[in-house]
Amino acid sequence: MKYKINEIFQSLQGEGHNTGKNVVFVRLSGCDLSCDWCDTKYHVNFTEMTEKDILEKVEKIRENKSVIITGGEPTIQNLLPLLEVLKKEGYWIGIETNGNNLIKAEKEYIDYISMSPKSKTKLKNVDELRVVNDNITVDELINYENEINAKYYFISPLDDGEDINYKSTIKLLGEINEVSKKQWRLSLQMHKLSGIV
Ligand SMILES: Nc1nc2[nH]cc(C(=O)O)c2c(=O)[nH]1
Ligand code: SF4
Ligand SMILES: [Mg+2]
Repeated sequence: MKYKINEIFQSLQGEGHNTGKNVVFVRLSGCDLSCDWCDTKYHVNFTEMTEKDILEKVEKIRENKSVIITGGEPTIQNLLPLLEVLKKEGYWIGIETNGNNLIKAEKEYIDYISMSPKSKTKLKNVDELRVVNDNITVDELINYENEINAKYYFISPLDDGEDINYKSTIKLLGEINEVSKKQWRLSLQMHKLSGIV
């Protein structure tokens, strides 16, 4: 299988429940959405790599056996061959997705699903729901929590390239936790704040 790969790098997970986890990020190119504020515009650039090429590169730079597959939107490519080779080598596998596509046979290989929805999603069962505060309302958050089953619920400020809406985000967090049955938490992009990749 040939994958469109934007970059592969070792770092610490910057966001969500696994913040600080030492992983290799495999960033796949391309997305089925085009959000105005997308911070991965460069996902249009890619080199073609097979699952074996990817494993080889990951093996060279890894500090442990954990990877996070991100994008772009990774689920628009057929992930099964890549997941199979990584799992065969004993990797913990996380994925970052917008939830537009179902994760079916892939689920057997994936240890952690983090979903950042941009609208209604097909995916309904995830480990972590991470909603970016693109002027969203308490009602929209309630809709998400009613529709999506997750272990952890996060809100993230929106970084539009110029500003990061911290203040309206913590206000929203306070408001949702007044009415929600879930415990919503704040997720910051700690890789940007701490100056790592
Ligand atoms: N350190 C670090 N953590 C991340 N978590 C999600 C990322 C992404 O771009 O998907 C990302 C990223 O680009 N860097
Ligand atoms: S879903 Fe994510 S990768 Fe795709 S355009 Fe939106 S922000 Fe960018
Ligand atoms: Mg990023």
